[in-house]
Amino acid sequence: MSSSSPAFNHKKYRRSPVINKPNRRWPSQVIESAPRWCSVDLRDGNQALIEPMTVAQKQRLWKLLVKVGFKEIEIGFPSASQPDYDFCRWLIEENQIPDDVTIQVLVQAREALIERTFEALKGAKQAIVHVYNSTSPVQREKVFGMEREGIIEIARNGAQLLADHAAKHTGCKFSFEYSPESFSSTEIDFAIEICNAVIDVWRPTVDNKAIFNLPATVECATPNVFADQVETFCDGINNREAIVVSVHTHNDRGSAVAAGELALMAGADRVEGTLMGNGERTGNMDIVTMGMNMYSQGIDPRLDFANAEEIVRVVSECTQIEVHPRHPWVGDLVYTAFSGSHQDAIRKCLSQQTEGSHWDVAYLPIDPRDIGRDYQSVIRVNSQSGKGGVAYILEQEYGMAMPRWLQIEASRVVQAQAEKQSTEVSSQQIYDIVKAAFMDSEGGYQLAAYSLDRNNDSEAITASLEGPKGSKTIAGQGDGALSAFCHALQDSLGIELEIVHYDQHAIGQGTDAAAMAFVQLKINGERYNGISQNNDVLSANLNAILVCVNQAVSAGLSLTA
Ligand SMILES: CC(=O)SCCNC(=O)CCNC(=O)[C@H](O)C(C)(C)COP(=O)(O)OP(=O)(O)OC[C@H]1O[C@@H](n2cnc3c(N)ncnc32)[C@H](O)[C@@H]1OP(=O)(O)O
Ligand SMILES: CC(C)C(=O)C(=O)O
Ligand SMILES: [Mg+2]
Repeated sequence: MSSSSPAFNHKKYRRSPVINKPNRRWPSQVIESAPRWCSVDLRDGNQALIEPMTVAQKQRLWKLLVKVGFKEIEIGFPSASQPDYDFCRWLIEENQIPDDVTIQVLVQAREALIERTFEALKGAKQAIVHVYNSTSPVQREKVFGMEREGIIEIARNGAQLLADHAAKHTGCKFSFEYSPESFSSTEIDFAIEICNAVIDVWRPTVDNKAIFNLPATVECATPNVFADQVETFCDGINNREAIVVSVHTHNDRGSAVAAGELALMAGADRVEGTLMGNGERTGNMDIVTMGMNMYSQGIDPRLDFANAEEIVRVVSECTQIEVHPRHPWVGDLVYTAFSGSHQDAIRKCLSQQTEGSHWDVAYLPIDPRDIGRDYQSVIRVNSQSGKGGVAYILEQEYGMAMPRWLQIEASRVVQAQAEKQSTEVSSQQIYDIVKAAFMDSEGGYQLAAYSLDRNNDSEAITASLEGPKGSKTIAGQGDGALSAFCHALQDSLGIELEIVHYDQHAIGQGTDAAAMAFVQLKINGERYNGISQNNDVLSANLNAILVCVNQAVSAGLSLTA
């Protein structure tokens, strides 16, 4: 159905051209290893900020990029602004560039800018100088007002200027990079033609390669179209073995990572992007996402994202852009399940996951601990949650391993509270709710002391209780201590009482060990649940029975005494 709003009119747009490529090979390729990464956080990321980074912020982000393990880092556009120039000088003069890291700088194909760029690089040991000009029809016709030949001339001229300046600045090992900006919107034959013209100027060799960077400056098609373009480029470019094919995707349609991945399958060697995808408009390709995608498939990304919290903090403080809580791999909520069936599956899988085996946990594509997360935040409870979530939290945080029959009851009371408050229920709240429902006995009968006497095949118990009307001694016999206690209660209080379920487990070890007991009783036909913790196992069980009796009294049961 068409929109009724005249402004919202899809007929204003047309489909981006596609390449007719029936013999495409990339769909059957598999990514086997990490590409050469280049971070453009300090350049493309920076040029997209409301307030571009100060030198101090760039210094902080630079240190993070080096720590994460980037070996190629585009540090800015030194001819464009004084902070970018000063930052470049700081890196070189303060000896901040590790020997295995190469800085990269961007410049337009304009003489004055190129001259200033080489000035900024004085004293560097190695550097990539990246020159670009735009090549798409709209750029040629409307921005530059030139035919194809004129645009090629800008590229050739820029390439020549780089070669000339590099020859004058001895002492630095320069590499060159050329980007036909707006590549993905450029006719593929023209993109190849202009890059071949640049190759003719630089004459790269296998030992001295040049980088040809193919940008989806504005993402305008599905990622398979970009992959077709990259594969066609790789097949058509001259001297392929002497060039590094790099890709630089943007996220206008939300597919920058997918386009980058398909481009690798299509033959690209190198990927430019930013941490968490900061960059123009909807951002550059997110290297954290692509790297973690590889990691989760058992491929070494050759970048270290173990300290995700630090990466998120430094990037968001330097860019002044928050990271979305659902950001792939590193968002605050991406390892958290609120919904019941997810919690149930995660809890079951985690309990079967053994050290050293391949990760195999439903709903958790990686082990959150790999990137510095803990299991505590994996399961959180609100009104969408189920028994698995409540059980997980009580077990993880309070050592209370509830039997299945009680999980259902506990979940019911927690869910009721979650619905009432319409917010998340914290771990402490869950414990308090469960305690109030199944552990508290205030105002009711309390166990003061007991003694047992075993003769032949039966057990006799004498117990003194503190009750609302003072102390009381009860006595009874049974097959075991619990049934003896139940008989004693039945006789002295005049009620029908039957144990439906009981379980217990130890908490802690050695002399500090305590017992946790869980009991379900049927009292005069109604079921009640009690939990109790005590250093003495039998006391824990007897108290849990008394919790049930006290609940029945609170619910209106009348006793004979
Ligand atoms: C897709 C990308 O991310 S590309 C990188 C974009 N990044 C930036 O632009 C950030 C830094 N840039 C800047 O600060 C400024 O653009 C500067 C300082 C570099 C240059 O500023 P100005 O000289 O004022 O020029 P401006 O950027 O407006 O350039 C426009 C002129 O350069 C030409 N031009 C633009 N890009 C290029 C290029 N890559 N190569 C050659 N000429 C170019 C335009 O055709 C235009 O020419 P005209 O003046 O004859 O019409
Ligand atoms: C300068 C180029 C590589 C760029 O950032 C783009 O086209 O997006
Ligand atoms: Mg870009």
